[in-house]
Amino acid sequence: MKDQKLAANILNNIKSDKEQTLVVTNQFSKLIVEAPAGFGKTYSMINMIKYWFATDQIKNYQRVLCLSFSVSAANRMKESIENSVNNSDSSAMLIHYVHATNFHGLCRSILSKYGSLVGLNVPVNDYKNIDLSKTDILPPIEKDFVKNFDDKIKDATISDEGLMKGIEKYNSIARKYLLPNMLLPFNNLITLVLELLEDHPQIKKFYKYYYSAICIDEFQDTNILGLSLINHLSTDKTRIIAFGDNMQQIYHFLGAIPSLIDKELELGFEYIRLKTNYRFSNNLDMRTIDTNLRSYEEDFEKANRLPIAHIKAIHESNVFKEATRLNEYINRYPDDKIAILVSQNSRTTRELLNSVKNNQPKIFNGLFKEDDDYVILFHNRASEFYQTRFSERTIHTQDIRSFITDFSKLIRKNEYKSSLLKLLYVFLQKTVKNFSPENRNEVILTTLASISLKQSINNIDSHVVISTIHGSKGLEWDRVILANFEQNEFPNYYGVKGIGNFDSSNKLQPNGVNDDEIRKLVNQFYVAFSRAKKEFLISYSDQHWELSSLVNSQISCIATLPFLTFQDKWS
Ligand SMILES: Nc1ncnc2c1ncn2[C@@H]1O[C@H](COP(=O)(O)OP(=O)(O)OP(=O)(O)O)[C@@H](O)[C@H]1O
Repeated sequence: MKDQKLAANILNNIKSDKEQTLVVTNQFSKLIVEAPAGFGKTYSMINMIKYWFATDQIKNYQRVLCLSFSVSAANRMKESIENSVNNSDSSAMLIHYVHATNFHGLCRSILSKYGSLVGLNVPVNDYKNIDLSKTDILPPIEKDFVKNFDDKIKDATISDEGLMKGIEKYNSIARKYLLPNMLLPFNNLITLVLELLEDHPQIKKFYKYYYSAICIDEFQDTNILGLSLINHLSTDKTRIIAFGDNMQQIYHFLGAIPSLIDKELELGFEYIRLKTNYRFSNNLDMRTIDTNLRSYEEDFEKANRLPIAHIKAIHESNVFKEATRLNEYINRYPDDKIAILVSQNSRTTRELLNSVKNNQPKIFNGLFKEDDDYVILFHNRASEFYQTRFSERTIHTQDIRSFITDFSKLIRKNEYKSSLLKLLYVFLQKTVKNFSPENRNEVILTTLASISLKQSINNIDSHVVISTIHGSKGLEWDRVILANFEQNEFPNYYGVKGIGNFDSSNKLQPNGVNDDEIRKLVNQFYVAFSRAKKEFLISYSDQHWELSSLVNSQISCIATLPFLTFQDKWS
């Protein structure tokens, strides 16, 4: 399978980047690659895997597992792999030999083969996810146990030993009360697989040798369950190559392990840091904002010594005028892809965006979260309806339009209905185009069961996309506007409380106790800012809603950082 021409081409394309070359040609068994946004982490990962194939480093009975925490990062890996493949050389092997998915997707595929060994009596995709905190399906003692266990995963405060001990009881509760009711919470997907691997050494051994390498993207977002899964699937010889950036860690509330990269380095991982910024290669202002934010996050004391970076702002007296200005901006760039990002779906967000939407009929509203009740219901109903139509035959391009039209009549109205239908439409089109008839049903049913339609957001052909900052992770647009840049919106009420005392000018004052909260806010700002390829700007107004009252507001405390200026002066 050796393909010297492909190997030479890969090296030639990156020859001016010493660090990317080191990553692609590395021979380490355990490696962390760290770099800021846009330095080519995903790009290097794909080149590295291609290079492995070109130089015969993967045996033909083995596979490479590419993992990430979020669905959007997994999807980005998949698309990058698909786009980088050339049918005329051995890179075509990639599609068959690389399994790119998120942690939950991997567990679904393992449980689809071995689920019966841990208590699943029907196919894994037939079970529905559930938020246990919203139901009384568990008796009080079991409910407390499960909540406590979930909280420890969220806080990343459970030891390896505690985890494996707790899993036994956690799974037995699921088997007694949830599985018989066709319910399977997301954490149980992973805990059942961990139990399966512990109790069936042969299966564990198979996976450990099947995956000769595990590459992890967005490694900083990994939680304790994900890390335990990686450890269960690997041996000393398995190559583990993790790509990440501490500064883009924004999933604390789902258990991202604090300072994970540093912790793994202490365990003996090798380390390469990428040094060239490709996203902002021709944009000095953006590069300065990037380096300033990183220097500040590293050491708050540096704040006053950093060069000043300018950020454009839209500042109006109320949200309706702010919306008018946003529309003027959007209309000025008809050929660019633009994202409006917000930190939360608050009343202010809704008022602002409704006003923007009135003038932008083709806007895509991607503000929903995967755990919204309506979003879960939409996925479940789509799966049921799909199975009534296509259990006996395969879906083809000409079926998609009528499927969407008929399904649309079945599902009740909601602010996200049209966005979800658009996502379903582009997802079905993409799947029919990319997958052979015999694989389509599995791809479609797995995506619907894992509430993952959002992964197709990049395929939506909309001029403007609205998303939360969390939903924007790993994506790129030409222009990004961080809207609702007011105190109590960004940061929100809880963020403001966590950061603690502010003086009358809202100045950020790190005091040791609030350092982590400040870092969380700066990380969110960094993620929003670094999604922009050409320009990043913020917008805010002098009023916002607190509950149902319209109150005066101030600009976000981020604006008090001495190395950033926010100016509403336009040429
Ligand atoms: N050596 C290179 N030559 C040309 N273009 C590159 C190179 N490395 C990266 N790029 C381009 O730079 C952009 C950013 O790369 P990539 O998405 O891999 O960065 P990243 O570090 O993963 O970013 P993020 O942290 O935001 O996910 C992409 O459009 C990619 O194609």
